[in-house]
Amino acid sequence: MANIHTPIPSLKLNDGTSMPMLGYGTGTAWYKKGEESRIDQALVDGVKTAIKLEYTHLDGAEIYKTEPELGTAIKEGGVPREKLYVVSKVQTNVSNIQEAIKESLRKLQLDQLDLYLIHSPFWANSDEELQKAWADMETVQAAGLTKSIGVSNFLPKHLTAILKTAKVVPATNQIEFHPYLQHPELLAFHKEHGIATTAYAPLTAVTRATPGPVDDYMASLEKKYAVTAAEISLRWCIDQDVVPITTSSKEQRLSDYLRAATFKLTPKEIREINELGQKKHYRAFWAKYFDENDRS
Ligand SMILES: NC(=O)c1ccc[n+]([C@@H]2O[C@H](COP(=O)([O-])OP(=O)(O)OC[C@H]3O[C@@H](n4cnc5c(N)ncnc54)[C@H](O)[C@@H]3O)[C@@H](O)[C@H]2O)c1
Ligand SMILES: OCCc1c[nH]c2ccccc12
Repeated sequence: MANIHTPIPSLKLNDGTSMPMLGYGTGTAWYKKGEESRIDQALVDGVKTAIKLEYTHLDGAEIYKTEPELGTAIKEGGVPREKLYVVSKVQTNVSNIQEAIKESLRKLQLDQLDLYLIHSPFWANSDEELQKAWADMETVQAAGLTKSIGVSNFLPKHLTAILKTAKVVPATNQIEFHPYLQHPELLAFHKEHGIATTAYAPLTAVTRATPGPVDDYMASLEKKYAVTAAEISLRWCIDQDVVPITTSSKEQRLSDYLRAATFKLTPKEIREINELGQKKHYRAFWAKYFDENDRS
């Protein structure tokens, strides 16, 4: 039976496609440390639970080694392929993107991705290397292997480099984003160029980075809206046109997160979270590529 809940909104991207504004991730809690061919049934079940709850935006990556599980869950999930929004990313085989995407599609048992991302810019030694990788992304998009193309973990300097030679502007940049890492300059750059922002690790301020300056205010909003701080964190993204990608192995949490679609924060509440959040800096991922005080 269908779930009765407020539908998750979508964000229109610069290529005319739409991205569901709440994603289910298979990185962090799920990525595989061992052999990729050893199927993690808990993850297959986790993705199937998410699909059952009407999550459609599913986030994978070559380096997570979770594409086989995603593929199986999509096949067994009972929802037609065209209703799902499937994302993968390239990193290890970035020097051969044509082969890398075919390999991802094979593991996912799909003909086409909705979105393919360059997972990070940190492997590149020059602007030319980034520009070549972006040209290869444009080639696989033109070949119909993915509907949209984008990047992840790019800073303004990396985006500036690829935009110099790009025929296609990245549809999105998937970045770490939460009250303790707001990178306003990067978001302004996205806005100026029509690049959507996707947020990974959106719950960081209320999970891995506690205690902190947003805690008391989050608690007051939990009471006001009768939701958890996780849902406030997700809604804080959505209300700023940012698409959060979260995850959980717990069905109750996945179900609770959907309440983020049922209320709206006021502009004043968003401003208050932003101001309190700026009092602390916290970066959970790729930290070795940044100075400790670098907030970009
Ligand atoms: N592009 C990248 O470089 C990159 C990096 C990191 C993550 N990602 C993607 O984003 C997805 C989500 O990332 P994330 O897992 O960091 O997101 P997140 O900040 O939403 O954290 C989700 C985690 O928080 C836990 N959680 C939820 N409520 C909690 C509570 N009340 N107390 C304690 N823990 C709680 C969940 O169980 C889950 O493990 C990943 O699975 C991956 O797909 C991408
Ligand atoms: O995208 C998730 C963060 C991440 C960075 N490097 C990794 C290697 C394996 C799994 C996840 C990651």
